[in-house]
Amino acid sequence: MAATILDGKAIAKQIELEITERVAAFTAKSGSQPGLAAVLVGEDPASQVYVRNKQRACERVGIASFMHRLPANTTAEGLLKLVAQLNADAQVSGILVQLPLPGGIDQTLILDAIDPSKDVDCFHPHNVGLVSQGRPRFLPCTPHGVMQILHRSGIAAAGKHAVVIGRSEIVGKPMAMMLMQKDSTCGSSAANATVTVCHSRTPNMPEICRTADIVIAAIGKPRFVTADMVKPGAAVIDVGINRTEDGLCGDVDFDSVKQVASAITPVPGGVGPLTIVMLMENTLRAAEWQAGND
Ligand SMILES: Nc1nc2c(c(=O)[nH]1)N[C@@H](CN(C=O)c1ccc(C(=O)N[C@@H](CCC(=O)O)C(=O)O)cc1)CN2
Repeated sequence: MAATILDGKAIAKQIELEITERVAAFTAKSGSQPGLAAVLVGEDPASQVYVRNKQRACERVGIASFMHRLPANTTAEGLLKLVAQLNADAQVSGILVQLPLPGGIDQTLILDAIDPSKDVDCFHPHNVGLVSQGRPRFLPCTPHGVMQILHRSGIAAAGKHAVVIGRSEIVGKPMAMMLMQKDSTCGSSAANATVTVCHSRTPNMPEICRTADIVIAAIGKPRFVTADMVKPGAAVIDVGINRTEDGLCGDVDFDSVKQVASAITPVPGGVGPLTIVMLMENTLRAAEWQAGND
């Protein structure tokens, strides 16, 4: 039986409509509009597309967006100065620094300088710690998007074995954390899983993957997960975005895996659109939180 293709674009659209209503209600009640500052350093073509898509999403949901483009030779000091200005700007509810930063800039130094109450990417150690303790202020955008895909597609994770492939700070680690949380933490039925994390030093990865009810692929290797690594009937979520000679593809060999999985996300049109809409949700949360704590 062929897999159900999980339509990330449609799920993102649905969430976006819900957020649009919440933003309108917040703006009417508080008299102020949530605002998102985006910082883009350098000319990376993919980053330019992602930031433009974030600005467009802001326009659609009613969030003000403030764009800061800096040349690739910007120094860490210059970037820290801008972050300090944005931290102090009352019109800015959330700050995102688009990654990757050009080589030579210490990413951690910059991300740690963002005021945790404006850290809508949920990269600051304070917010990462709150997620891991099960009392999040923000949820990290891509893992939250995956949780929403599972939840809204009726794929319950409770008691299931979820295998996360990849241990990045952006996806793998927070993904594992969220899947294992009590469901009340993430407001989603897609939690309470038993989680295994595999990575480049895991020796018997195919065997481990074959025991998974849910596979989350976030290892950054084109078509890495093949059909022989997937248990028949498992749900497969592909977080990878790889640009190859044949075009864009994920970390999952879609054509073979869709023959064995019960459900699968495509690339493009799977997790990617959710990353952007969850950023909108975090920006609204930041504005709400700041309004309540003035
Ligand atoms: N500050 C951040 N930097 C980066 C993040 C992040 O969450 N915060 N994640 C990625 C890039 N990213 C968002 O910034 C992102 C990647 C992909 C998509 C997306 O919609 N992809 C489309 C395909 C579009 C294409 O690449 O042609 C899809 O999958 O359908 C959205 C956001 C790294 N940096």
